[in-house]
Amino acid sequence: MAANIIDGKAFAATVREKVAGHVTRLKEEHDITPGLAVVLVGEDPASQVYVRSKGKQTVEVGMNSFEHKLDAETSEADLLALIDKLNNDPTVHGILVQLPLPKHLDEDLVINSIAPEKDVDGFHISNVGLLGTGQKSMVPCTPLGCLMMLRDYHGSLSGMDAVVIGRSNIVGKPMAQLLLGDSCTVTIAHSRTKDLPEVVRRADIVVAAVGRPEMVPGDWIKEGATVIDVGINRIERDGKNKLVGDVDFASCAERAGAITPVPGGVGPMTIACLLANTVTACCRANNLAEPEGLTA
Ligand SMILES: Nc1nc(=O)c2c([nH]1)NC[C@@H]1CN(c3ccc(C(=O)N[C@@H](CCC(=O)O)C(=O)O)cc3)C=[N+]21
Repeated sequence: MAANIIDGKAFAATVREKVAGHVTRLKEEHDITPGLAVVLVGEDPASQVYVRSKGKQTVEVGMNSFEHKLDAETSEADLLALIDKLNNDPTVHGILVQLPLPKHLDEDLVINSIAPEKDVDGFHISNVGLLGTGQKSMVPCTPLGCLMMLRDYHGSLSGMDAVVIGRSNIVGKPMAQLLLGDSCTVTIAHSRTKDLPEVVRRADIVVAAVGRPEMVPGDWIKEGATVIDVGINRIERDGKNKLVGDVDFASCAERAGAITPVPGGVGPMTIACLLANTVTACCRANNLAEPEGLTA
């Protein structure tokens, strides 16, 4: 079987179009422009690329983009003071602090100092707890993007066997919560899982989020399963820089029913969902109806 390719890049463009429609409506009917603040500490080149692309797309959908670049030695107190300012700025509806932070900064403390209703990454403990109990929350962008693609492809996910490989707070755990919320039977596998190949072979849905280049080979994939590849790994092959996922695309595509590519799969959806979350946060902040189809 040759798998259907789930085109995340094209899907992300449709999400951005919806976001742009809501932004226009908010401006015309309520004189409100949603605003997203992105905070980058230090000069990690990969992070700079993402921040630039987030800022560009934010402006393209008609929202305000506020970029705060702090140098790598910024003190925790200065960073917390900036977050406090953004928390209290009514023109800022979403705040994203780019991770990872330099080692001298306490990531948990910093994230938990963001006002939960502005936490468009969905990493604040309040949002984690709300998601885990099925209450309205801000949902982490990467898992939300994966869920949107899965729902679009399958319609209902009810009763499907889903295996999430990876137990990170930013992808694996919230992804499992969302799949459980859609009535999948969910397994979270990780580096200590016994007989990972057999566990993965049971899955109708495989979400790979481990950060190890091409670690899932095609013979782990059940015939016809849907494979969502969250990995974005830069490797060198044949003297060239290449972007590959956590699954071996060629062999997995031979067995899967559908698969997301890297690049052009989950990555663009992550940024589109960040914009979607910002519009959602803006509507909630102003007691307006939530945008449909942009939330979990
Ligand atoms: N607080 C926080 N929230 C994040 O969401 C966050 C973060 N920190 N730190 C860094 C990671 C990384 N990340 C990406 C988003 C999109 C692409 C993306 O669109 N990738 C393109 C390829 C881009 C390329 O060529 O490098 C694709 O997959 O097609 C990649 C990576 C969000 N992150």
